[in-house]
Amino acid sequence: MIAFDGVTKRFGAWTAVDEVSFTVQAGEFRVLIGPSGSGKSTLLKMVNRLIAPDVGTVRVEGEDIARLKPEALRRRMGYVIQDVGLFPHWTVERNIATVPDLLGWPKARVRDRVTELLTLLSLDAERYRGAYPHQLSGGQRQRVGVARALAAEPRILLMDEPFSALDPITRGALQAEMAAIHKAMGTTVVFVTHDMDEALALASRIAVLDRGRLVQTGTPLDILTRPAGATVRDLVGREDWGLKRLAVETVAERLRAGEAAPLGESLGDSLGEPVPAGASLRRALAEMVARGADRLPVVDGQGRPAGVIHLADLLRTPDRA
Ligand SMILES: Nc1ncnc2c1ncn2[C@@H]1O[C@H](COP(=O)(O)OP(=O)(O)OP(=O)(O)O)[C@@H](O)[C@H]1O
Repeated sequence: MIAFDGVTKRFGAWTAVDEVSFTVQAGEFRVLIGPSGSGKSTLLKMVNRLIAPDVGTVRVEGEDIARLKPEALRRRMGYVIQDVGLFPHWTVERNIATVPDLLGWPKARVRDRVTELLTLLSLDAERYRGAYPHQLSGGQRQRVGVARALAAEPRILLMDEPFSALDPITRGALQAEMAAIHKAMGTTVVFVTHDMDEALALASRIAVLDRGRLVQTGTPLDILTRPAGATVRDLVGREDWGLKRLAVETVAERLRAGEAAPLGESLGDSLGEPVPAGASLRRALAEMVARGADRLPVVDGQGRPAGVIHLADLLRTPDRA
């Protein structure tokens, strides 16, 4: 758990963070979003003491971090930034092993952990463990940055616009990997972005900052349907609000569970490939448009038939403030 309590930071006459209070619960994927210069990075850097607040306290797992040694605190949390900051003359393996080595892990354990993390992040361990950062693509370097941050199994992961410099496809892949890692490990994540689609895709809760102030905190659905003011409305955008709305709900929530998909004559059923119940409604809509179909069969996490989703189920008037 990370608790910000009345936190303020000034740079000269400019108040970068202004009396911010909120709590990130253990296991949450918390996204900090806001316009450029709104104080997101400053707030994040207060968690690992790269910046100290002028006023207020930050508590990590109940402890006031001002009383902890910065090095010890930082070893307890992973930190990923946009431009990764890998050591250029160290191999991928040595980069990932930075914190485990500092903590004195035995060599075999470090080696196993490197293999595990490279595999988790879709990099061939044998091919890449001995490579140097300049031999990797931008997306691969970012994957190594995430692996390094996760190496010592931190309970907290701080990420500052980690995927902003990547092309949309690599970025989407890394977002999906991050979501899976978060689900599997239950790590508390604090993730800075200025991209609302990224925030909606990843966050369990979002905190919106504007000129140093916390203007709203809530689930992605809260932010979309009950924006606290003009800044939040602008960040959400008006044009594709409907698509964003579909992106934050899953097929499972609107599924006609009792309905059986009609069987086709030969292979499978006549409605085509099923979509997983965990897919977003936005993905279901995209599938319907691509297939020219007004309904899709749905399967559960084990691949068993779960029902059918109809186009009409997507059109049920959503709430909007
Ligand atoms: N070391 C510093 N010295 C002076 N001003 C600073 C310093 N760091 C940040 N600021 C100012 O504080 C404000 C908040 O900066 P911060 O980097 O936290 O914003 P941000 O929301 O992360 O922005 P961006 O999305 O552009 O990265 C900005 O106006 C910035 O210019």
